[in-house]
Amino acid sequence: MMLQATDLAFGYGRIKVGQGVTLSVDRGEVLCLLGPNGCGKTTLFKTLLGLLPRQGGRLELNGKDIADFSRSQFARHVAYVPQATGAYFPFSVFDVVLMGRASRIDTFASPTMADRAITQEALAALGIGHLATRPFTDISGGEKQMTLIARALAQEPELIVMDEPTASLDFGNQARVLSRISSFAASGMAVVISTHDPSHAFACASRVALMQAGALVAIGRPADVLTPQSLQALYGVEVAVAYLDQAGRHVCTPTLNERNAP
Ligand SMILES: Nc1ncnc2c1ncn2[C@@H]1O[C@H](COP(=O)(O)OP(=O)(O)OP(=O)(O)O)[C@@H](O)[C@H]1O
Repeated sequence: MMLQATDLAFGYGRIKVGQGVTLSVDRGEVLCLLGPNGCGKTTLFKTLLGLLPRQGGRLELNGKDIADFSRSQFARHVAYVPQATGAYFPFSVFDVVLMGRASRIDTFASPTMADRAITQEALAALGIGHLATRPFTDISGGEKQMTLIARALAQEPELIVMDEPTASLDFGNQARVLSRISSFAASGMAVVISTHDPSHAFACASRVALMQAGALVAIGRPADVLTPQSLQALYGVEVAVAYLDQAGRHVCTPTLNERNAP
C-alpha cells in the first residue's frame, strides 16, 4: 500500500475530532471521502499529510512511518490541494504553479528549463495557460482552485490529496477536474479526495469512505457503499440513487420530499 493509516486518532491539541480510522490507498486508485460538514474530513487530511500531529495509531507511506520523512522528502511523494481560501501573496499564477517544483530544486538553485516546461504542461493540463501572468490574488475562486491543482500536478507526486477539489468550480470545470482526477489515477498516481457530492464519487472513485462524527462508518466500492439508505443515514435527507444510461454511471440526488423539510 502506498498510504496506510491504521486506527488513526486525530484532532487539535487536546481536542479529539476522530478516532479508529483505518484506510489505505494504492497507486492507480481514487479514494473518495464523504461526510457532513464538520465531521472531520479536513482534519483527517491534514493528519494524513503530517501537517497535524496524530493523536494515536499508525500512519505509513510506502511502508515507512510518515514521521520519519523530512518535509521536502515527503513533498517529493505527496501533494496537497487545500481548499482555495486564506491569504496569498501576489505571485503570478505561473510562479504559484512553479512552487510545486520546490521540493525538487536544490536549496539556492534556480528552477531549470525542465521545471518551467513541467509548470507550463501543468497549466495546460488544467486549461489555465491563459492565466499564467495574472496575479494569483486577482483571479476568481474557481481559477485559484485550478491553479492549486496545477501546482500539485507540477510536483509530480505519487499521491495527491485534494480537499473538496470541485467546491468552487462551475459545472464545466467540475467535470474537467473529475476527468483529470481519473486520468491522474490512470497514470499510476494514488488520489484521495473529499467531496460533498456523492455523484462525484461514482464519477471518479475506485473506493469511497463515509465519515460520521470522526469515524468511518463504511468503506468500499461506490456501488456497494452509496445506497439511498447509507446516504440518508449520513446526511439526514432522503436520497435517490439511479443509474443514468446516457452517462454510463450512477447519480445521486436528494428527493426533496416534504418529510425532508427541516
Ligand atoms: N483549528 C481548530 N481547532 C479546534 N477545532 C477545530 C479546528 N479546525 C476545525 N475544528 C473542528 O474540528 C471539527 C472537524 O472539522 P473539519 O474541518 O475537519 O471538518 P470537515 O468534515 O472538513 O468539514 P466541512 O465539510 O465543513 O469542510 C469541527 O468540529 C471543527 O469545528
